[in-house]
Amino acid sequence: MELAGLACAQTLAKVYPKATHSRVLVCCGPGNQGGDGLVAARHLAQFGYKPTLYMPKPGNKDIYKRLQIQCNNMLIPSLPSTTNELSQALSVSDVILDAIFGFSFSPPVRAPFDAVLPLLAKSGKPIVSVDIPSGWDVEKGKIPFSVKKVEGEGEVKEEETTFEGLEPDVLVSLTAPKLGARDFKGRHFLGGRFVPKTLEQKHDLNLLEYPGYEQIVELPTNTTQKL
Ligand SMILES: NC(=O)C1=CN([C@@H]2O[C@H](COP(=O)(O)OP(=O)(O)OC[C@H]3O[C@@H](n4cnc5c(N)ncnc54)[C@H](O)[C@@H]3O)[C@@H](O)[C@H]2O)[C@H](O)CC1
Repeated sequence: MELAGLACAQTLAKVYPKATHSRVLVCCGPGNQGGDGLVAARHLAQFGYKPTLYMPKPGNKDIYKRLQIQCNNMLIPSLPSTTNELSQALSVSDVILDAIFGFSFSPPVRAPFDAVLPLLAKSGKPIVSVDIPSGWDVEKGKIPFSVKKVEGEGEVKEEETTFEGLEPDVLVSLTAPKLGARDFKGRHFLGGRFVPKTLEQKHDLNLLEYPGYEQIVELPTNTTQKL
């Protein structure tokens, strides 16, 4: 989680310099990816950014609580969970770090995130997503999963399925790009430099080489990187 969060912070800093994008809204989900977001917020603050945390449903694991305490001790502000507060915060943010759902997302989006994702999506602010964009299936990518039934006089008039995931500008895949990321068309980075060569070779991961001491590496556009 520490190296993953650092990779997220370095990716955001590389694409969005603090001179123009210092105000980062770090949106954290309840799982380990939310933990990545808390770690990233801490590193961004160390880099001189002004992160604000938004955790509409904080995780209940001990590690999550300890990461929250670290952010509190660094005086990183945390928003109340209401969507009014989120809308207000979005209006004064420069960039969003999406650390809401990772590979354990299973559709459809449940409350409170069903109100959160659309607000992020229509905010007009650049989004950096962690591991897999929130609302995407880790293997199938952007699949419609929300079925809205329009009913009149007690009968179903029509059904519509909508895709309610995010469309980020930047994605930082952890360890290796996920199958669901093959549809992603923005700037794609690999982070989480913690896979030993032996494991990489054993699982034929075919990962990009990290330059020097970097914790992230950008995938060539339209990469056919073996997922
Ligand atoms: N790849 C790596 O080496 C590392 C990945 N990390 C990050 O951890 C996540 C996977 O963590 P996990 O806790 O298994 O899953 P999520 O973070 O995706 O948590 C999901 C969270 O959300 C809830 N949930 C699931 N579906 C829904 C839904 N439809 N509506 C509402 N809520 C939902 C679920 O109950 C969970 O609580 C991985 O992607 C990486 O980002 C490690 O941190 C570092 C190494």
